[in-house]
Amino acid sequence: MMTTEPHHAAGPTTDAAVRLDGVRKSFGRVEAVRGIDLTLRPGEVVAFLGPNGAGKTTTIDMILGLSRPTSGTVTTFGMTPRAAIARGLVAAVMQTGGLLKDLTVRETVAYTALLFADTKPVDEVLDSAGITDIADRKVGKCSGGEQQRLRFAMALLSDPALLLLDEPTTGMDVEGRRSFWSSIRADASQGRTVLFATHYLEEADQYADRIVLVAGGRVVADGSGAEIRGLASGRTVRARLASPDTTAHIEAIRSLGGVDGVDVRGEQLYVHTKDSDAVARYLLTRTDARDLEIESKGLEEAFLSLTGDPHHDEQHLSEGDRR
Ligand SMILES: Nc1ncnc2c1ncn2[C@@H]1O[C@H](COP(=O)(O)OP(=O)(O)OP(=O)(O)O)[C@@H](O)[C@H]1O
Repeated sequence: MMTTEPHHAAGPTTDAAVRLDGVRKSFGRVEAVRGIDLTLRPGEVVAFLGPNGAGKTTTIDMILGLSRPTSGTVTTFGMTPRAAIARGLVAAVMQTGGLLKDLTVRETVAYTALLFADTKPVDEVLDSAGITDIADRKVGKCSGGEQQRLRFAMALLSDPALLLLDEPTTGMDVEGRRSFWSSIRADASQGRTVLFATHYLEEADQYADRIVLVAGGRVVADGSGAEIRGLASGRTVRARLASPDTTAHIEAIRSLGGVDGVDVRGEQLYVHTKDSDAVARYLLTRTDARDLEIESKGLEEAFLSLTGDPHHDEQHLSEGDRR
């Protein structure tokens, strides 16, 4: 006799838009997902941020019911992913596929609308996706970013309660991204839950309420952008130090509690520390240090230290990340 599924019980689990319990997924010997527990509340916009191969797409596929976990359970709105999809509660914008080149943008959306019993008006979703002005263009003539917006328009047809996006803004320019996200945020304020996979730190920080950082098939951090940044503990204290006895001071600074490292470049001194107050106090009271600055580590450092990803290179960072 099987036990009753807990999600039918009253209580907070009933409210989850998405719930993953101990989810694992292996492909042969490859363990793509190694035990993810995650609950998304309705109306949350959550970034699934991680390096290549972290398990983001594999997890999204399971939430969409396209594949099943090797072990663990996935539910959406308390039901199986397939049941939720069948009710039109869930839609997705994936990176590839699904578009016919010879149809126009409007025809593509109109034909997709025929698949659903009840849809939003075609013109309304074209407008929400910002593609009204290219509605009569052939899909084959649309840029990558425009095709992404078209996929977005198609996903909006069923007015889904949960929207899954796999790197949704790939190929979009800065303005395209901005209008895309303002549309997403407006819908989230009406209660739609959004989970998007991304490599873009800045995008996650700017547009998500919550960042779930994944690496090696596991969640390595979960919180707001500010909370994730805070996890890369420590600050850098920078100052100009030209005193004759620099070496003695550096030794003294090294021995202060919380100091992780000291770099000297010409007259510039960089102290990496968990206790910037102690370093600042020492420098200002015991040395003739000038131009003192204290910097917190950024999201990028947090990303690198938490994911331990030596291959996270520039090509995955948007312009704004290279501050
Ligand atoms: N069908 C499959 N067969 C074998 N291995 C797979 C399969 N799908 C995914 N993998 C492997 O599982 C791991 C996780 O892949 P996944 O696509 O989920 O990562 P991701 O975080 O989405 O990466 P990216 O950012 O590059 O899209 C990778 O090592 C990948 O090679």
